[in-house]
Amino acid sequence: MNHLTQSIPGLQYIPDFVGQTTQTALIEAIDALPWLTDLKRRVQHYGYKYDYKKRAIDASMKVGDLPHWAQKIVQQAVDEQLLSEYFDQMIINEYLPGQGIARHVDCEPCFDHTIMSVSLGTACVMHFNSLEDKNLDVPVLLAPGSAILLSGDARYRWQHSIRANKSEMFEGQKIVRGRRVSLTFRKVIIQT
Ligand SMILES: O=C(O)CCC(=O)C(=O)O
Ligand SMILES: [Fe+2]
Repeated sequence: MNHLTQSIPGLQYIPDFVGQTTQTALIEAIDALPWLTDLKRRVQHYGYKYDYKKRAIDASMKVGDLPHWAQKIVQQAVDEQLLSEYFDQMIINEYLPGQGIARHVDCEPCFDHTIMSVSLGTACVMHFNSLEDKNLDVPVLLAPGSAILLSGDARYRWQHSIRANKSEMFEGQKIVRGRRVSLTFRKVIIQT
């Protein structure tokens, strides 16, 4: 299944990108790996370490290949023609109820033109705000097992964020936050 979100060019939402059994296995594999605790939410970095303050990546930040299971997800996305190239960087984010991510555009000089994020665990709402008109707010429900792809305007001309809430409304329905783990895949642009 392949759903294009019409309101923002370059935003693509794919429900059921990974099935329930795979999601459970992925979360187990992820929890067996070390979490970094330098942000408010826990993260893991693979492929290249990313410096949130410097917003830059160079060759010295290479930290090995993506785990085998992550390479399989990239391969699936390439096979399903969602991606046209192999991604070499992944950041895992853990959001507990009340945790979120501030409005941002992913670093333009660090990462190539498409970003893919896979949601595991429980649902949350991602908000998109146009850089031209920040009052323009498009909420997108990210269901567990879904993937979202940002390219074009969705990547460069809209900010995205997740509110630091314990519950939120989406289309008149109350979404209660549980634990969400997301896998964000990117292709690194090496700065020299
Ligand atoms: O949790 C997500 O799905 C998105 C994470 C994100 O926007 C980022 O790491 O830049
Ligand atoms: Fe982002």
